[in-house]
Amino acid sequence: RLLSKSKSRVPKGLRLPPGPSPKPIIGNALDMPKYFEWETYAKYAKQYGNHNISGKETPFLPPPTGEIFYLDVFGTPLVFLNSRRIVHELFERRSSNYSDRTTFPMMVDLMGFGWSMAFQGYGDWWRRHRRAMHDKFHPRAVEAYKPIQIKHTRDLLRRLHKAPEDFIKHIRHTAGAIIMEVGYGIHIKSENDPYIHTAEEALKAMGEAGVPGRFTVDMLPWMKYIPEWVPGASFKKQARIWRKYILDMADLPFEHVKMQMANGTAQPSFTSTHLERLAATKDAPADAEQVIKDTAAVIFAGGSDTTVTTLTTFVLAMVLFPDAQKKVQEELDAVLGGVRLPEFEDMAALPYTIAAYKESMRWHPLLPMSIAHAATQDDVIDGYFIPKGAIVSGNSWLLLHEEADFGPDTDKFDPGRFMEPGRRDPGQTGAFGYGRRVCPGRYMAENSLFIAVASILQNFDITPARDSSGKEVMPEYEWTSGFFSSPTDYQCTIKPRSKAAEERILSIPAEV
Ligand code: HEM
Repeated sequence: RLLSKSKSRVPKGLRLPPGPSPKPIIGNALDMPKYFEWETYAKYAKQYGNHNISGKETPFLPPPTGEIFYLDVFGTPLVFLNSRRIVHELFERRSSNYSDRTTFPMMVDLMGFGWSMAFQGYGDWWRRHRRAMHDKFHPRAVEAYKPIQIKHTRDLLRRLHKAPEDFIKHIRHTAGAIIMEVGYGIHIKSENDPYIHTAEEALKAMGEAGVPGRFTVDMLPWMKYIPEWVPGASFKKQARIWRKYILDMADLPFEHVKMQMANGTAQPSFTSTHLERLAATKDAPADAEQVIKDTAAVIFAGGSDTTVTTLTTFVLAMVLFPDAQKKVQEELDAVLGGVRLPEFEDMAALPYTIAAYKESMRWHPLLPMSIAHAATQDDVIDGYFIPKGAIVSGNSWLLLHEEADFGPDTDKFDPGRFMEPGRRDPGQTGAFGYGRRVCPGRYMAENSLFIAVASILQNFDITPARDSSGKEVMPEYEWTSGFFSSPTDYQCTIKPRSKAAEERILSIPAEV
């Protein structure tokens, strides 16, 4: 057990610190919060820094600092890292030991998400997927996707103009259309596209099954062997229903590309270029095609909801913090002269616009506890023993709200903080995760965010919705809890900023 109890698990040769019995923070499943867990864990870290939640004695160990503590959940240690120093030490410097994942009996074994590298253990199979991804998503490779991002973002402006009340749906459509074209060369026109529908059903299932504690089988993996007809095994039926979407999400678009390649109509894409290279490779492993198929699917799984959530968080921030909106618009007007739409080449001249999308990632990170890593081997940090198999989470939300790194009032949305010297980049402080597992889609993601923020704010004002008497009403929303955290659906007004803006939007060609 971590930090406590079993003397025998303390590695040989470890010198236990002398002195009276210090008390590291230890709790159990009862101390696991159900909602907004990142905030509760941040409070544990700060308030209980020198206390023991459960009152258990733990001899041998130095006093805790709040930087690291753990909860014992049915015998599995959940370790929480609460400072940049310790996150860096474990996830970056000792990354070879902290790049594994826990098992996901419900999502992987029963629902079929084994194709997602995000859930694969640290090893050769994961490494092959990661390499296939890196090959097409490193900083230079993602340059090739910029025209696709521009085209669909302009289409987003047209959609926002036509039906602004459906802005969340439009943002979702745009993210899906970009990813499908990058991943498969498939052009999505309709909002009822069957590939997108299948993928969204699969991701909805992931969202539900990913909520910690939602399915007991995740804590008691032997339950996966219970037959579906046994009373109490309704999770098996649910998994079977979801499984079809999850397997189809990977299979159907991939088969479509292969068919197009066979008849010579395939557009260049992640899938087609990898398959072409594979066809020209002698002695490729028999499962090489599987790696390409899996990775193409994970591009959608990892890249759609993430971008959508960051943008809906951004739109919400624009309603709540109108001064920030005005400042981005002033910068855009000064650089673009109100004449042309933004391009990626404008990035260097738009630091405040960049700061605005980075602030969305910082203000409310969509994965506030990132995705948990797991320890491959026993380890010791600051005198604390971390056993093999421990599940280790960095509290990204906490790291992204540290005033030492981001300046005062970190609960406030203020892109201006990044105009001060010495501020950290949220993308390198937990918003994209950590170490060898850091988000491989981050370069493309930042490009999508930049062009969306610049294009939307150049052309639209985002303000509170109005009630029937014309009075402004502030959005009613909550942050969701669980794996992902996003604002619940809310309303706002999105209107062209001027006649000129409207003309710019109407001049965008209808065909994408
Ligand atoms: C704003 C957008 C995005 C955010 C905030 C984000 C954030 C993250 C985070 C926090 C992780 C977990 C890293 C860890 O375990 O330490 C992750 C993993 C991942 N992301 Fe992203 N992501 C975004 C966009 C994308 C995009 C566009 C793609 C694909 C093109 C993508 C693909 C992935 C994949 C495949 C993983 C799993 C990596 C692994 O387990 O090795 N993400 N992302």
